[in-house]
Order: sequence, then structure tokens, then C-alpha cells
Amino acid sequence: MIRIINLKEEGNKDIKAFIRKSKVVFNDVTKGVEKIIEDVKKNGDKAVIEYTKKFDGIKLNNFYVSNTEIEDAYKDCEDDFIKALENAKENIKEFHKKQLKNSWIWNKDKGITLGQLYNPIYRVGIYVPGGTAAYPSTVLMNAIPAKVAGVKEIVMVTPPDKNGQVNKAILAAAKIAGVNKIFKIGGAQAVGALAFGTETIPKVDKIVGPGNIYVATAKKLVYGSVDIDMIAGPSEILIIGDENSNPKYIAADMLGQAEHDELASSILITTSIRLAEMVKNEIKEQVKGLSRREIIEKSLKDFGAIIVVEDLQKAIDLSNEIAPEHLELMVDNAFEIVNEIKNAGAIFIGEYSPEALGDYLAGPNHTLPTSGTAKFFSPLGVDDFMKKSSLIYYSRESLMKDKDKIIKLAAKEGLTAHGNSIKVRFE
Ligand SMILES: NC(=O)c1ccc[n+]([C@@H]2O[C@H](COP(=O)([O-])OP(=O)(O)OC[C@H]3O[C@@H](n4cnc5c(N)ncnc54)[C@H](O)[C@@H]3O)[C@@H](O)[C@H]2O)c1
Ligand SMILES: N[C@H](CO)Cc1c[nH]c[nH+]1
Ligand SMILES: [Zn+2]
Repeated sequence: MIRIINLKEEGNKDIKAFIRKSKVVFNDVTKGVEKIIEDVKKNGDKAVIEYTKKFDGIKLNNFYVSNTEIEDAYKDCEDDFIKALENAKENIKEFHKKQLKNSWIWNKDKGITLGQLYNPIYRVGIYVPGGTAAYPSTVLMNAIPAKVAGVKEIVMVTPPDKNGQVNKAILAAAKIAGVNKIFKIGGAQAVGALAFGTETIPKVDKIVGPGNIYVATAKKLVYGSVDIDMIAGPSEILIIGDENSNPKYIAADMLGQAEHDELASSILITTSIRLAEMVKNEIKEQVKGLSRREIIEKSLKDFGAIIVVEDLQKAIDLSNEIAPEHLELMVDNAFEIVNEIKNAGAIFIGEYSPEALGDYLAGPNHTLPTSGTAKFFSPLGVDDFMKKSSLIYYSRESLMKDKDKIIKLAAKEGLTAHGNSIKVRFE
């Protein structure tokens, strides 16, 4: 069900096949998503109602989740689940507080003061997936950095279930994280509604959060009308292993990501053909007991691979080229190669740092770049919820010293009004 590609024997011919395929999938849905976004922009709530009926199978006239619904959901959750959420919240908050940056002022010279002001974005939209699984952990990962940054209004969207309700665990997490408004809508229609606003859903300044291919494509398409964080689409894991790695752990971690989506990608790159065979067998065995077996098997078949390479350097180079969302280094002395990793959303070191630890509890964000975009995007963080303004102060004397240079530069650009705005101050 998962193939072994032995690059030692087969050369480079097949390595990128699965990556290319995933790009094709993106292109396939773009036209349909464009239509949904345009329709929501033009027809507001009416279009959102129609698409919710079409894609989520439920006719809703009101998407707003009331406080009573949130409080009731919270009360219905088991105590140890609430405790685990609270514990995750503390770890996420502690980690993200380290990312906070302060405004700064620099007295560069007598009569010259420069600086930078940091301000939170006023209103953000967070997308919390809820199509094939509900993700309360994603509520925390998206809302807590926004809170740490000081965002005033967090508007959350998440798909309704077949009864028109939002999963209770998601609502409990939203209460714990301090989300301000919740709407039960999902998919591209939810992204369109947040980007342009409707009669009932407020337009936001930025949309963050992961989602399936429709959500990720919709975010791409509305970028420019609003800001977005990154392309955080179907999940990915890449593991680098050697002859001493534990095949049982590697198989378990690959299956863990494969269960997210049929389009999820799980890859092992190893220097050991023996490990490759053992992981393949482990996957075959472990998958039997898993509830999302069908999704896993499809994803492993289309986007999974065990790649055998000649040496560790080749494994690192290939991983840097793929730029995975999650990278596990399951090799001896993993800390020694960590500086060679240039492109990865999150790096997990050693066999007791499984990817699921980062999904739920460690503290770093689990909203991460996918589809090779870790080459230029970073994990979601406090920075995503802040913006900067520059500060400039010159005294009369300081401007006088620099005036001729400014007038010269303006003249070169043919912008005499610019030059004049300096001259008039000294006439
Ligand atoms: N990268 C990350 O940080 C990260 C984190 C968590 C989850 N994920 C990913 O989030 C995704 C969650 O996906 P999901 O589907 O469970 O939930 P989702 O909420 O992302 O998508 C469900 C929505 O998709 C829309 N939809 C479904 N079929 C459609 C169609 N044919 N045309 C148009 N719209 C359609 C529906 O409106 C539905 O509400 C997975 O891919 C998972 O891997 C990524
Ligand atoms: N692995 C996902 C990011 O790709 C995040 C997640 C949430 N819950 C379980 N996993
Ligand atoms: Zn996960």
C-alpha cells in the first residue's frame, strides 16, 4: 500500500512524483473555489446558506453560535478533557509569549529620533477545520497567539455537523482560549464570508488557520483583499531514519499524519533498506486497528513513500527540497544535523518527540506551512497578529543638515513637489 523507492538502485527518476501530484490537486479545485468566493462576495448570507446546504448537508438560516450553546457545550465536556485543554493552553501561551516584540525608540543623533511601533491587528478570523474530524487543539493554536498579541476581536468559523451544531469540544476550547464570536460555517464559503463580510458575518483584517484543499485554495484567492497567514493545507510528515531507528515508532508517526486527510503525505527517507522493509511491514500491521483506515490507506497509496538513499547527506538534501510541514529526525545524534535543516515547519528531535506531542501539548504552534511552502513560510505565531509602524522625528537643525541630499534625490526622480516640501521650510 506504501511504495519503497530505492534511489540507490533506481536513480532520481521518481522522487518528486508525489509532490507534483499534490500541486495538480490544488489546480483541480481552483475554478470551483473561485466561483464560491465570487458568489459569497456578491450574495452574502444567501450564498453562504446555499453552500452550507450543498457541502455540509444542512440548511441553516442563522450561523451565529450563542453564549448559551457555548456554556452548555463546556459543561458537557469531561473534566479531564478540560484539564488537558487548560494545560495545553498554558504551554502554548508560555511559548508564544517568548515571541512578543516590544516597540522601540532610537535616539540616533541629537535632533533625530527613529523607531518602530508594534500594534495588534484589530480583528482576525480563525478557521478551525471540522469536516472529517473536529480540532479543538487548532482552536487553541490559532486563538492563543492572537490573544498574546492583543487582538481585540477573534472571529472563529468552523463547519456545522449534520445536525447543524458545532462540536462541543471545539466550543469548550473556544471558551478557554477567549474567542469572541463563533459562526458555524466552513469551507471556501466561510473564508469568502470572512474576507468580504456578509449581512451577519463581520469582515476581518486577516484570516489564519489550517483546512482542507478548498480552505487552503480559498485563502490563496482572497489574499490581497485580506491578509492571510500561510498555506496550511493537508498535513505532511517526513521522517529521516537510519539503521538504528525504531520501525514501530516511525510507522506509528506516519500513520498519525496519514489519518488527517486522503491528501495527507507521509514519507520516510532512510539510508537503510532493512529499516524500509520493517517500516512497511509495521504500517501494514498497525493500520489494521485504526478507525480512519480508509483515509490512511488512500493517502499512503497516493502521497506516501519510503525512500532509500545512499547516505544521510542525501536524506537531508532531499528533505530540504521537499520542505515538509513536520520533520522528525529519528537518527543517532540528531542534534548534530539540526543546523543542516533549512526548510521544515517544525522539527522533532529523537524518538521521544513524536509529532503528536507538537500537535497537542508541547507549546509551539501546529498551524504550519504545507505543500513545500516551508521554503518561505513560518509557523503561525504572535508576529502574524501584529503589524508595525515606523516613527520618524527630525528637529529643524537636523533637517537643515540633510535638506540638500533630499532635494537632490527628489530631483533625480523628477518629483519637484517632494523637493519643494523641504525647501519651503527654509525660506
Ligand atoms: N497544516 C496544518 O497546520 C493543519 C492543522 C490541522 C489540520 N490540518 C488539515 O486540515 C484539513 C481538515 O480537513 P477537513 O476536510 O476535515 O475539514 P475542513 O473544515 O478543512 O473542510 C471541510 C469543509 O470543506 C468543504 N468542502 C467539502 N467538500 C467540498 C467540495 N467538494 N467542494 C467545495 N467545498 C467542499 C465543506 O464546506 C466543509 O465544510 C486536513 O487536510 C488536515 O490535514 C492541517
Ligand atoms: N497535525 C496537524 C497539523 O498538520 C494538527 C493536528 C491537530 N490535531 C491533530 N493534529
Ligand atoms: Zn496531527
